[in-house]
Amino acid sequence: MGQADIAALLPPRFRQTHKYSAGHVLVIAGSRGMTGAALLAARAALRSGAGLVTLAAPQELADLIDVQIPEIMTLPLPSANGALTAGALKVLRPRLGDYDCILAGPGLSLRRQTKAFSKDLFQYIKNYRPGLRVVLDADALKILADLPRGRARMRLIATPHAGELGKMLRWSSAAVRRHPFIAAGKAAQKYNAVVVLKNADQTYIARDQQKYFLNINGNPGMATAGSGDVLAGITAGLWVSTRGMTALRAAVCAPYVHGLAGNLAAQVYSLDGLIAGDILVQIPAALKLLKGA
Ligand SMILES: NC(=O)C1=CN([C@@H]2O[C@H](COP(=O)(O)OP(=O)(O)OC[C@H]3O[C@@H](n4cnc5c(N)ncnc54)[C@H](OP(=O)(O)O)[C@@H]3O)[C@@H](O)[C@H]2O)[C@@H](O)CC1
Ligand SMILES: Nc1ncnc2c1ncn2[C@@H]1O[C@H](COP(=O)(O)OP(=O)(O)O)[C@@H](O)[C@H]1O
Repeated sequence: MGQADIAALLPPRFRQTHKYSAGHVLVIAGSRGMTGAALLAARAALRSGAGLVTLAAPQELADLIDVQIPEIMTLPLPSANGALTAGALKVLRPRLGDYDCILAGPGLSLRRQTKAFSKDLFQYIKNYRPGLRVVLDADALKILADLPRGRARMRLIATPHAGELGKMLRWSSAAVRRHPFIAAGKAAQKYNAVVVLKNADQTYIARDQQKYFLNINGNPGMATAGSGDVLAGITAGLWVSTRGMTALRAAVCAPYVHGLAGNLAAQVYSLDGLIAGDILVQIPAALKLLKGA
């Protein structure tokens, strides 16, 4: 899809928007050594239009995160060794109704206790919050892949790279790279999700095995740590903040906005010097180009 097609899917911000109507994203991400991934995803959601963003982080790291970005609220959750533990769900459960979208996974870690927490969370959302929008990326996808088939179906956008999608399908990452459309479609069917497969310079979007979209916007400077975390944040931010935004629309628009922001960033920082935070700061300019305001 071209720029005009994407622009048509992104209506202007409604005049009477208030921060709650623009949507509240809860980012569940980060562990010791990978707080950067959480911050990139949270900031990207905010820069993409979300009205409020709360970052649920391991309690041992929450104070550190709290001082980084004044606009982002933090929700400290039970943790050990810098990663979330199973007790985190008890704290989170009564608050889940406050959020319009959960973005989970970047830098989350694959510790045993964090996996137990995540599996319980997915199951809880499936049973008690089926309408909640969920974006899963990185470690959260590997944890989802461990669940018995179909056990935790949610209103889901999944944003895997080929390695992660391989785990979701029990395929090798090489097989995913060889057959990206088929892999994205099969995963969409298996997890009842919209799948955004990041395959370097091409991103494949599938809701089922019939209908696919391809994004080629972007540049090789974006092959840099954390740029996928930024994409996950854009996906959540667009999904909650834009009126009439379906999961499929958000999943089609987000990689385009991400690529456009990456192209603007490359003009300033070059293909070699580009870092994920540069993509992040160009999100507003990319949205302005698309929406005209
Ligand atoms: N600043 C921070 O805090 C950051 C924290 N981060 C956090 O790090 C955690 C680990 O995430 P990760 O993606 O870095 O590693 P991992 O999940 O082991 O997968 C890598 C393996 O998958 C494969 N592979 C196949 N295709 C691929 C492709 N297109 N792109 C990439 N990989 C591809 C390939 O294996 P191969 O196919 O060669 O066998 C490769 O060896 C996660 O929590 C993440 O959020 C990062 O976001 C960075 C910034
Ligand atoms: N050569 C490239 N051209 C365009 N985009 C790229 C290229 N390489 C990587 N990207 C983009 O960068 C992001 C990388 O995501 P991911 O592998 O999850 O990184 P990370 O885990 O470090 O955040 C994806 O959105 C991908 O499309």
